[in-house]
Amino acid sequence: MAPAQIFPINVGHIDDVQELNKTKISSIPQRFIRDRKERPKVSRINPFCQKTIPVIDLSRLQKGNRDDHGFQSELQQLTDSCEHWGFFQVINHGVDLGLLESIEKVAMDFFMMPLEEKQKYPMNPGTVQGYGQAFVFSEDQKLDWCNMFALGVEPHSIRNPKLWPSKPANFSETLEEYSKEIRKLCKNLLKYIAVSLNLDENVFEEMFGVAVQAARMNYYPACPRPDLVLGLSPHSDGSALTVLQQGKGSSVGLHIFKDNNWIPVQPIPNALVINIGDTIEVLTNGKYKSVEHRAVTHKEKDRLSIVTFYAPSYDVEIGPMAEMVDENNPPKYRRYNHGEYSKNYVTNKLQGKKSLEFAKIPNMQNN
Ligand SMILES: O=C(O)CCC(=O)C(=O)O
Ligand SMILES: [Fe+2]
Repeated sequence: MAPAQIFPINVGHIDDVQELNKTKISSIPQRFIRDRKERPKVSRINPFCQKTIPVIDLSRLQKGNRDDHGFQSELQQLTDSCEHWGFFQVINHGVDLGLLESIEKVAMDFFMMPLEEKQKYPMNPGTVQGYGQAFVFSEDQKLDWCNMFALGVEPHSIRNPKLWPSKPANFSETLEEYSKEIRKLCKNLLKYIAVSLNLDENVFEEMFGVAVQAARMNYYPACPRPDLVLGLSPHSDGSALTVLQQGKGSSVGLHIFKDNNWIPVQPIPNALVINIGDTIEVLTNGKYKSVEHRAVTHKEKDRLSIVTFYAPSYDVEIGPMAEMVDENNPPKYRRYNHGEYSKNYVTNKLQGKKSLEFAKIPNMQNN
């Protein structure tokens, strides 16, 4: 996410979803009701559907010799996940489980504070940091059934210190420690992703400079009509990689769009969900694609997700890597500065994979 920006825009009144729920509304306010084609046909998703995103055991990539069968088969699984799914769950990821619990606790404690307390950290219209609804730019835009709290984490210069809350206790320390661990995980994953592409393992680390990292906590209260609303509008992430932690005992909320279907992601306890962002799609010239995803709500259960976006430094120039381009694979994306990409991303509403149009070379086959 790029630094906060304020434009003179009118987003109208945005209801706080938790507060709406407290009033035991009998009908969903119009602004949350999606057009028919956008509604999540919850009942049409077969819960016994066998398709589910792949699982990667990171310890199998880290242990032993790279020629070992264990390493090679896990690497193949990683390659398939990136090429065909754009999403996977990672287990044995090395992030301390106590820390996963702590971040979940402080995030939940934050959302459970009184509204006046949370409003001390407002997300101003057109900006993406603070508490509120991001990506709302007009009065007639549909709203998500979600409250968000988003913060720039790394490098320190992208932090807005006014938005780092003094309450709940330990929030800032925990986010700081968590972000360091997630940073290590992203570096590690990018190393193996590079290996899976037959590239030097340090290629991304060296290219990204001081990587930008932002955290977004999404709280989806239960919704009396999950069939009419979306928790989060369909989008791809602008990052290189995204790491998503789902609250313990979370109901299914995340859906990914694959083969023209919305596929639910079944939470695995203590696993982290990883997805390829637009930046890796561009760098790999479309070999590893970012995948459209959304969140849906549940009639009785609330849900929390803690999301970390990991991206190159804003001053880095991005474009398809030379190794990913040849006469049979001409560049599908132009070169641009990542800061410009990020600015474009955060100043537009979430709309499927539209964000990538910024980078696409017109008339190239992108699929
Ligand atoms: O809450 C989720 O499962 C999805 C969150 C997400 O996609 C995002 O914050 O970018
Ligand atoms: Fe996302």
